[in-house]
Amino acid sequence: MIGRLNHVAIAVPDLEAASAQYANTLGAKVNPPQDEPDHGVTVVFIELPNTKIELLYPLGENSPIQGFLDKNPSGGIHHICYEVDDILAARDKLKSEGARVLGTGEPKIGAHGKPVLFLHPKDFNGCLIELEQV
Ligand SMILES: C[C@@H](C(=O)O)C(=O)SCCNC(=O)CCNC(=O)[C@H](O)C(C)(C)COP(=O)(O)OP(=O)(O)OC[C@H]1O[C@@H](n2cnc3c(N)ncnc32)[C@H](O)[C@@H]1OP(=O)(O)O
Ligand SMILES: [Co+2]
Repeated sequence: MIGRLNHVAIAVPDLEAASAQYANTLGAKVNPPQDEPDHGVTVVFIELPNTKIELLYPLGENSPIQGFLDKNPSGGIHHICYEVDDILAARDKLKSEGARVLGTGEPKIGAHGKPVLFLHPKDFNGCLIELEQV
């Protein structure tokens, strides 16, 4: 059901410093910051030859990443995003197998303009999973 790895997301305490580090120290192609108010985050995408890295920083008062950053003040890997062909079929299969779909259970439009859903980390070995329909 899952296909390619779309991105690995890293929550960071300083978006500008992390972006500069990826651009200058690691020599990666770093895009400008994008505010995603529907998701409570500002994101910076880093393009690698085989996947993307998504730097995440809280946006607004109820950011879903604030608790994670409070627990991990120097940052950390926050989620991985797998591509799926049919997000509603994937959601229904996962729910029928007991996985918890976060939020309302309805896909939101993600940073790439495509539908996304999140699965509870406690149901997947401590790893928060994002599904993106491509
Ligand atoms: C723009 C878009 C895109 O790419 O298109 C994005 O990625 S938006 C990316 C941001 N959006 C999201 O993350 C949306 C989905 N996320 C959420 O709904 C939330 O972040 C939750 C995953 C439910 C966690 O919420 P919150 O931190 O408030 O809950 P909590 O403190 O009660 O956490 C419950 C337990 O899960 C753990 N926990 C929390 N976040 C975790 C994470 N990212 N990875 C692994 N474990 C995690 C906590 O340590 C705790 O474990 P213990 O009980 O053992 O201490
Ligand atoms: Co993401």
